[in-house]
This record gives sequence, structure tokens and C-alpha cells, in this order.
Amino acid sequence: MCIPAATGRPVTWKELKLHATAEDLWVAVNGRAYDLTEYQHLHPGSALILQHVAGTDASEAFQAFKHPTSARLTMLKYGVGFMESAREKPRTDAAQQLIQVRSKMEAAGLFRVNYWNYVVLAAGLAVAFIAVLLCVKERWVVPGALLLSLFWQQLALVGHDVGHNQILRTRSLDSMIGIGITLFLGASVQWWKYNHNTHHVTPNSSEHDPDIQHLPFFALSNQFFRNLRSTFYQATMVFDNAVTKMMISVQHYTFLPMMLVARFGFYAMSTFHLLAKGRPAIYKPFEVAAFLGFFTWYLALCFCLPTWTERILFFVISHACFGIINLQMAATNNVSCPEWMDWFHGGLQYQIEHHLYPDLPRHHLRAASAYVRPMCAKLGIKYHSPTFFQAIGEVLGALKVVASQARNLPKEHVLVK
Ligand code: HEM
Repeated sequence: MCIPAATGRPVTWKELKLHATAEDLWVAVNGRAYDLTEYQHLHPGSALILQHVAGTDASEAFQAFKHPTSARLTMLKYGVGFMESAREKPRTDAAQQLIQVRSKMEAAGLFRVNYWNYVVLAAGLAVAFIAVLLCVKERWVVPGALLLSLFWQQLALVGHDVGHNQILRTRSLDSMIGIGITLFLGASVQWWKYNHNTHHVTPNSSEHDPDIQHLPFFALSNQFFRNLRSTFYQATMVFDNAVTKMMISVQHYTFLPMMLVARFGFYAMSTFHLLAKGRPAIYKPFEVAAFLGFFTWYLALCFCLPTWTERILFFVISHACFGIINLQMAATNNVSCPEWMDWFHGGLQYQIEHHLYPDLPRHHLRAASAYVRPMCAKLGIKYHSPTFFQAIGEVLGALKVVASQARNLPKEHVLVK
């Protein structure tokens, strides 16, 4: 990618590190230094994401999120100077391998979208939705509700593709598809995107990654046995109270039942995002309309069923089943499955490939694994890919370990703030 030259003076890496706060925010991108203190609040990818890379070489993160020409022109305004050297440290073996493998996959056409996949998927979604309407008309409550939960699960997976601009490759156009998804899924795609982009920039950081911040219900490691401040929620995740400690100590039992109500988390987070100030507000009026539109059609559908028993049953099954089939998201590691099951996992069974190359279209992830596995072997990195049920077992096992640590905490456990 061609980055416009920032005019100005030489900047040392030591100096860059002195500007690593929200109040004084510099980053280096491809050998140039930028002062983004003011721009952070205009940044479409959020101020928070820039704060996470403040004072560092953000070239790789910048590259990972495709930036259009307008971004490169904007950068001209904020240039401070050029870095004393193109990189702070020479590229590691792993970084070099990543770039080489990317070039090979580009040459093999893996970064090109095959639109037939989406035509088939869209047709499948349309058929599923019409089938749900027919089921409701015929009062087939259970099949209708099960089908609806599968429809939502598949739509959520398309939301993931859209969030990474994997379909139309342009943020505005993919966001339009996202608004359609909000209408049929009842979840703000812009909330999810804000959440998920932060997760990609700060994976597995207990303070920064919203995908692992689930107190008071779950703690994924003993890092959470402190009252940690979440930079994402701008709130303290309080561990030091009786209810949280009790919940964590039994989390391996509550995990699966909690998935039954996970759907409500989508509603809560979307509402919070749409009402919150200071978050990326692009397309907000459309998103709000689509979000409200969802409740209108969904409740209207429930009320097409003549009795309260049928309505409640339809509501409960469609919501609970959505949570259960979304367990494949909860595994958050690679999952080995036969090729014919790829549609069900929606690409999330290739977490390793996806995290290394987030803009890789999901239908090429299986082919990409043929490049990534040898790369891992070469670098001596274990490529872990259990089956679906093994993966769930591993998640439960990890939760159990942390639960037992929580149970055995000494009474005088000191909280490090
Ligand atoms: C250095 C100056 C930067 C400028 C001028 C800039 C500008 C922009 C612009 C104009 C967009 C909207 C893109 C579009 O409409 O397709 C954008 C999106 C984004 N940027 Fe940056 N950016 C900068 C640095 C960074 C860095 C260092 C990161 C990562 C740490 C980052 C992460 C993102 C993300 C996650 C998005 C959202 C992408 C999306 O919504 O699909 N940006 N940026």
C-alpha cells in the first residue's frame, strides 16, 4: 500500500513512545509518524482502537484493516515526520512468514470473493425465512422456531463477514448489508463490528479485549481475580464481591445453561451501543430503525400464532436454540469438521487462519489452512484443531480450572488494582 510521505523531521522510536496516551497520541505507520491526538475522535474505526496502538508501530494493524485512499490522504494532514528507521526491530521469522504466505495466497486467488457462495447462501436464507412464515401459518410451532434460530445463526455468520468487509470489500456497501442483517437478526452490526475490531487488535488481553470480559458470569483466567478496568466498557470489572465469586466458582456448570439466554445479550449490547455516546455512530439512524423494525416483525410473527402458549413456546425455543447452536462461536479456537459442515460453522472453525488474515473470505479459509499449517510447523508453533465436542470439552475444562482457583482463593486474597 502506498502511504503518502509525511514531511517534517526525523522521529526516534524512543520519542514515539513518549506520545502513548489518549491525550497525546502518536503512531508510526510504514516508517512515518503521525500525531492522531485530534483525529482519533474522527476516526471511523474508533478512537479506542488508535489508543490501543498509541506510541507504537501500528503498520501491521493498519494493514490488517483495509484503508481506502481517503484515509491515506487524511494521513497527510497529521504527519509529524519520518521514523529514524523503517522498523523499530527487524521483522521476526514469524512476521516474515506471514507476509510470504499472504503473497502466496494472493497469487492463488484466495483473497478474491467467490460471489456464487453468497448467492447460494442468500437463496438458502430466503428459503429458510419463507419456511418459517409457512410454519407459523400452519401452527407448526417447534419446527418454525428451530428453523428461525438456524436462520438467525446463519445471518449472524454473514454479519461476521460483513463486519470484516469481506463481501463487497467496501465499508459503506458492506454496512448497507449490515443494516439488512440488523433488521432480520435484531443485533446492531455496528456494535458487533466495534466490539470485534477491538478484539482483533487486542486479542486475549484481559483489560482490552471485550470478547473475554464476561464478569460477573465467567472468568477465563485468574487475571480476572482483580478489579480490572475494562478499556472497552470504561468500567471496572468487579471480582471482589460474594455474588461474582460464587458465579465464577460454578462457571463450568452454568456455561451451557447460560448459552440458552445468550440471545438476550445481543439485544442488550446492541441497545447499549445505539444509546451510548462516544462510539462510532455511522449509519446510526438506519441501524436504530432496523433494530426497532426487527422487534416489530418478530412480535407480529409471534402474534400470528393464535394462543399465548404457542407464542411463548415459539419465543422461548427460537431464542434458546439460537444460543445453543451458537456454541460453535464459544469454542473460539479451530475446530476440525468435515467440509460439508463448513456452512454450519461459517468460517469460525478456522480461527487461526481468520485471525492471521481477517480479510480472507470465509469460503477460502479451508484452502488457506493448507498454507497456514506448514507455516506453523516451520515456526514450531502447534496448530491445534480439535473436533467440535472436544473443543467444547476444552472450554469447559478451562472454565473448571479457573473455577477451582476461585474456590481456593485464600481469604486474605489481595486485589491488585
Ligand atoms: C494513521 C492514521 C489513520 C487514518 C487517517 C485512518 C483512517 C481511517 C478511515 C478513513 C477509515 C474508514 C475506512 C472506510 O471508510 O473504508 C478507517 C477505518 C478503520 N481504521 Fe483507520 N486510520 C488510521 C489508522 C488506523 C490504525 C493504526 C488502525 C489500527 C490499529 C486503524 C483501524 C481502523 C479500523 C478498525 C477501521 C474500521 C474499518 C471498518 O469499519 O470496516 N486505523 N480508518
